[in-house]
Amino acid sequence: MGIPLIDLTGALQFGAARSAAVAAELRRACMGPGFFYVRNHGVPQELIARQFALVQQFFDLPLAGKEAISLHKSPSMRGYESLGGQTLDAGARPDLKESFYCGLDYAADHPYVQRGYHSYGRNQWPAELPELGDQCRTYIAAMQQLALRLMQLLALSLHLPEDYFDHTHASPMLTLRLLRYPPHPEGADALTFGAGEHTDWGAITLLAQDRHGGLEVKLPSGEWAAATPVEGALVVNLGDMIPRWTNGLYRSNPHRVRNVHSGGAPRHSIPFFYTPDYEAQVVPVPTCVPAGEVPRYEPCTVGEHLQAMYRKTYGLSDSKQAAMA
Ligand SMILES: O=C(O)CCC(=O)C(=O)O
Ligand SMILES: [Fe+2]
Repeated sequence: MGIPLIDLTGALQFGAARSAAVAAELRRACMGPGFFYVRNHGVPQELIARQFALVQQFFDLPLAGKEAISLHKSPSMRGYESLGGQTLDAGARPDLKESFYCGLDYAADHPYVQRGYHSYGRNQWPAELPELGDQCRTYIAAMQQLALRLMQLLALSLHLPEDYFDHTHASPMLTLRLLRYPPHPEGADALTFGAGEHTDWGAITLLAQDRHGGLEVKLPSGEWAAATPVEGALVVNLGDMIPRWTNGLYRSNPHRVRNVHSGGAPRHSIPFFYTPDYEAQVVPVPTCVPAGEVPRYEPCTVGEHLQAMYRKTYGLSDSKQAAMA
């Protein structure tokens, strides 16, 4: 099985006619690779194209302009991370990518900011590219809508009410990441990656990638499959919260990036990480725990799960700078 392509036509609205059929396709994809493409997903192509144009302009800014809004100046994981700033696979070399993080703006008096929850706070925007803020806000709103709809279809696919997860969206942690990968160095060793092997930690990732490709997905068989770009489609993958919710039925599969197909050009990609409300409970859903069996995972909150991941992969407390995979 490769990476399936799911057409969301007729399934984008609550209660829509094709939802059950799409949910059945989702179930197969989530029990298999945990990765799939979606098309006719409702996010306008022009919005995605405009986002890519600004991503390019952002990374083309002089380094000093980007460093002025460094991630390290942000208490809430927002801003620029330079080349080699993250090592997603601890057994490999630092990742060959530059990135920029932004998300929902949470005001200083929001309870989650006051409680110091990781990544809740305000964005930093580059002075040289004033239109980036508005564009990212519009893009995030469109991706948020799609992520919420996919959570509803996921609920259906688990034979749960369509609105089962809706209450976990109250103050979500939405992270948009802009990425530029330089060309893979010639003669690089086997420990060199644009992004080392990792799983994502949230619930759902919606990835827009340029035409070059380079994303590789580890299939349940252990083989690596190229997530070749599909015109008009987004790549969707499940984060580690979903196996917790589904008692291990649905996968969050490892993936990595090597920019080896671009003919020497940089590669750009835009992952949107949907993570529910920090205080929401992640409890294995009833339809995934056979009667009389003990769930594989202890109930936890979204925040507790994230803190455990930060500790496991960085040896850091969640209040320190740690990158969101
Ligand atoms: O750039 C890509 O295609 C994937 C990036 C990724 O996996 C991540 O940022 O978590
Ligand atoms: Fe990822």
